[in-house]
Amino acid sequence: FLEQYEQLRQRLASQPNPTNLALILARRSKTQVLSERYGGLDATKIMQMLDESKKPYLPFDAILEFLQNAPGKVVLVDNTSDLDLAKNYPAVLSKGISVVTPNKKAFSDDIKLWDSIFEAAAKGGSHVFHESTVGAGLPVISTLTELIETGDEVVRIEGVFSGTMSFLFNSFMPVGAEGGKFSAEVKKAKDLGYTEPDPRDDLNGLDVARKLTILARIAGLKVESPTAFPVQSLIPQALESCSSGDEFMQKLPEHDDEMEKLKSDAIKKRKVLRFVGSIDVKSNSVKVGLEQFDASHPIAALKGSDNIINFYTKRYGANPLIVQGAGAGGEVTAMGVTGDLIKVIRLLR
Ligand SMILES: NC(=O)C1=CN([C@@H]2O[C@H](COP(=O)(O)OP(=O)(O)OC[C@H]3O[C@@H](n4cnc5c(N)ncnc54)[C@H](OP(=O)(O)O)[C@@H]3O)[C@@H](O)[C@H]2O)C=CC1
Ligand SMILES: N[C@@H](CC=O)C(=O)O
Ligand code: NA
Repeated sequence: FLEQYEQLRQRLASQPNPTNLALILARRSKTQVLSERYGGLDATKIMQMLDESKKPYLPFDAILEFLQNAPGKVVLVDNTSDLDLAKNYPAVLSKGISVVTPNKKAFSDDIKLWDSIFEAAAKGGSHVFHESTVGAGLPVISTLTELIETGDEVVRIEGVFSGTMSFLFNSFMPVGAEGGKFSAEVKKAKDLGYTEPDPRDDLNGLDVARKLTILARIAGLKVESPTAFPVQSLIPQALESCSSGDEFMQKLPEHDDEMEKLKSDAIKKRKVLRFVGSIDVKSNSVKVGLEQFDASHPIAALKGSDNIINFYTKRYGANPLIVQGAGAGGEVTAMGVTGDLIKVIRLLR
């Protein structure tokens, strides 16, 4: 994101009618750097500055005050998956500070948080964009919003919503090839930056459940929380009590035979396994889990970390509007965040 931010800053500064972006705060989980007198920090040196920072870590209230006192229009970019930070969005937005984020927690937790976020934005005259919360940089949220705002009726949304799950099953059970061990593929997905900070959040189905909660809410369904509908977990029962993601990753290879069993059951029926989700607007039902597909099905043919999202609507009829492509990874996620930042800047200009 920092790379894309710096390119954007330079591009906006060199336009005939320039906009000046200044990075005034950068924060990790234990260190932060604040720009003295709001002059702007050098984005290319931020990671080093954060590593070297010895200043005390400020509580969020102090950060909010710092942002509120900034001379220009302020945007908070939250690139964490921290629910506690997300719970501060209503306070941030009500102060007129806009929010751009790939953090699913805010929009998929208790529906009261969702309501208070959008009420606060309306009250504060601020903006909130979260394209990367579903399908990373793929235009999923913007497409759904536009379908609805132009008067289409969404009937059903279905597909593969997780880059991690897509990668895992495309490589554990590829069409016409052997495939690797499940635990080894989980490790690869983590190393490639596809998983959540804790890969259990992907394997327990909750990451997909969060994405479907967000889409269902945009489509007008009152989904109370991401655990309010059936979600299949792939966490082996014996590992449910692991105290950390590291312990879980260490012990996962001991349970490869459980996934091998599901694989051989599907092979016997000449099918492949894929982890999918669906929202049926009419019947108000959402579900997430493993399903078996024929090798010729478009979902079986996905590659790498690709997501596929099929929007069935009244306007598009029997042939859905389809969004497909890489649904995880640092660069494509940052693209969604930077794209949202550009949208906010246009609205604030
Ligand atoms: N990776 C992907 O493909 C995609 C990710 N996303 C979302 O993007 C977000 C980030 O994911 P990803 O980059 O992979 O995760 P990482 O674990 O790589 O990065 C998370 C960062 O958040 C920082 N952090 C955690 N808590 C706080 C806090 N309270 N205040 C400030 N910083 C904090 C961590 O700092 P430190 O290192 O110091 O602990 C870390 O640098 C998540 O919400 C994820 O769901 C969305 C779409 C795709
Ligand atoms: N862990 C997620 C990241 C993007 O939302 C995924 O694998 O899809
Ligand atoms: Na997206």
